Amino acid sequence: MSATILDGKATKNAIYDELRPRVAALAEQGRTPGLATVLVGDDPASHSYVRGKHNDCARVGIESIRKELPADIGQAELEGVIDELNADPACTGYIVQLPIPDHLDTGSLLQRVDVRKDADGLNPVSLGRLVLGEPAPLPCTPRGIVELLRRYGVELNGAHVAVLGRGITVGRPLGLLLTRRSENATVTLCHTGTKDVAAELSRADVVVAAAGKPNLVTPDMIKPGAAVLDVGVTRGESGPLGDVHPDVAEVAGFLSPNPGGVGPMTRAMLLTNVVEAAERSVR
Ligand SMILES: Nc1nc2c(c(=O)[nH]1)N[C@@H](CN(C=O)c1ccc(C(=O)N[C@@H](CCC(=O)O)C(=O)O)cc1)CN2
Repeated sequence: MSATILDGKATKNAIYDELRPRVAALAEQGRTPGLATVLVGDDPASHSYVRGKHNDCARVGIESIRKELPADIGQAELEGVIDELNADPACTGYIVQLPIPDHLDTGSLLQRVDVRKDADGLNPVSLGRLVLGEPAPLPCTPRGIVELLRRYGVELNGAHVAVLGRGITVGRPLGLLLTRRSENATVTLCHTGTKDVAAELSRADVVVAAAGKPNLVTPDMIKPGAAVLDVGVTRGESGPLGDVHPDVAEVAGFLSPNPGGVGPMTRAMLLTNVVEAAERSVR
């Protein structure tokens, strides 16, 4: 068997074709959406992700605002930047690019983001709404995973999904999304305390690997025909490596590669969240 590729890049392009007229309609009413990013420090991967987000904004007609700040910025000064964006009418949605340096308090910064401008769905109020099943912006990577599977017709209703990793940007909110009535999946969230990860993966119809451990998922762990999404990335001397061994493509029915799978979908869902927030906003 050779897996069908879940092509995140092509899907992102299709989503941008759908967003462009919606942005143009908002612009005609003088309500052009504006995405801001807050980037702290010099991490090359974070810089590359943020660059990609702004390039994408230009492609669909969303205005962009960049805040690039030194790694040694203090908490109070950074909170000042957040307050500025909360008050800026040109910024209709924004994100704090994660991770930020250890001396800063991520939780209190995310809490400070005006929930109406929370483009990442990571403000505790947005996450609480997700838990309660109320409308809210959804975290971009989990939303991108669900959207990618939906567009390729991968069945989630009644499926057993194994998620590797319980981080706040992927694993934990993904479990919440997949167990909504609209998705109706049964989720096993695996983490460092999971006794037999291979056993959990081998009975899953869908595997999402977001552990950040190169080649952790091997073909022997995968049920033939399962959908496998490679989300984790580790940057070594030989370049970036995903969590999924390349030979998994011989066993899986569907494979979301890394790069080219969930990463572009994360960007597409960020812009979707920004457009939706602008559409909801009252002039
Ligand atoms: N505030 C947030 N921070 C982070 C998030 C997030 O959703 N919100 N997720 C990740 C990083 N991320 C988005 O910010 C992200 C990761 C990867 C990609 C992407 O397009 N990757 C490409 C490869 C590009 C490259 O290697 O440079 C791919 O997979 O094809 C986009 C966004 C952590 N931080």
